[in-house]
Amino acid sequence: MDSSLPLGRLHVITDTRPGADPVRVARAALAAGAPVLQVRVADHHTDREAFDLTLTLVELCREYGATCLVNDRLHVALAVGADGGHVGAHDLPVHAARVVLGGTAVIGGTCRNPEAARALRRAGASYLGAGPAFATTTKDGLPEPIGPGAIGRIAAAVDIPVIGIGGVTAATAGELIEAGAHGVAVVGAISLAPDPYAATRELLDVVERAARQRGRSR
Ligand SMILES: Cc1ncc(COP(=O)(O)OP(=O)(O)O)c(N)n1
Ligand SMILES: Cc1ncsc1CCOP(=O)(O)O
Ligand SMILES: [Mg+2]
Repeated sequence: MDSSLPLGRLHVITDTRPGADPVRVARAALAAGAPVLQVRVADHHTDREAFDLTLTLVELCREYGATCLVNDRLHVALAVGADGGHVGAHDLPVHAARVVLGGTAVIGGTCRNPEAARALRRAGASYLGAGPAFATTTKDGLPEPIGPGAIGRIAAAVDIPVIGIGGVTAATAGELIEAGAHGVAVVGAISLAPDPYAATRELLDVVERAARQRGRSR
């Protein structure tokens, strides 16, 4: 993928929970048209396990023309030739991620307010993951949800795409786009869906419709 192309609006993140089947879900989501896959692996997995899974998924992304990002483990991103990575408060800082992955990589940073968003932008982030937007059971230890209003204020503070994350479903994704988010990132809305292909189609439809609607109302 050429990192100068616009970033996709639906980021599907692999589920780290026991019993999840990230390859099956990713294949369904990519076949349904998901433009971005973020490979997120639980911390207890070895680098070799993370590498093997990420290699499989980056190849799937290539097959479907999707962007492949790797959460946290930037050396794995480099090793498999992924398009970029995502880092948060406990990972390498964005400026260091840029040193590791290079000038053309897609690099996302996590933020919860406009000040942090501006700092990440200055540090070289290509996009921001902002949240948790809504309550989620997928990740423990998160602060209170910030809601669509705060996501909108973050989006207004920077000139890079803001991706809303946390508790996003087909019922809530549109609100985040209307508030100013470029797109959304989801785990459970696709991984836990009885039909991940259909769930992806529905989310894509909601997100694209909300983006068109926002474009018209500007
Ligand atoms: C798009 C997107 N936004 C936020 C996150 C969270 O990253 P981080 O805060 O580093 O938490 P972990 O995912 O590493 O547990 C994300 N992964 N993607
Ligand atoms: C990794 C992460 N960071 C903030 S919320 C979250 C998990 C989002 O999962 P879900 O889409 O199932 O709420
Ligand atoms: Mg992280």
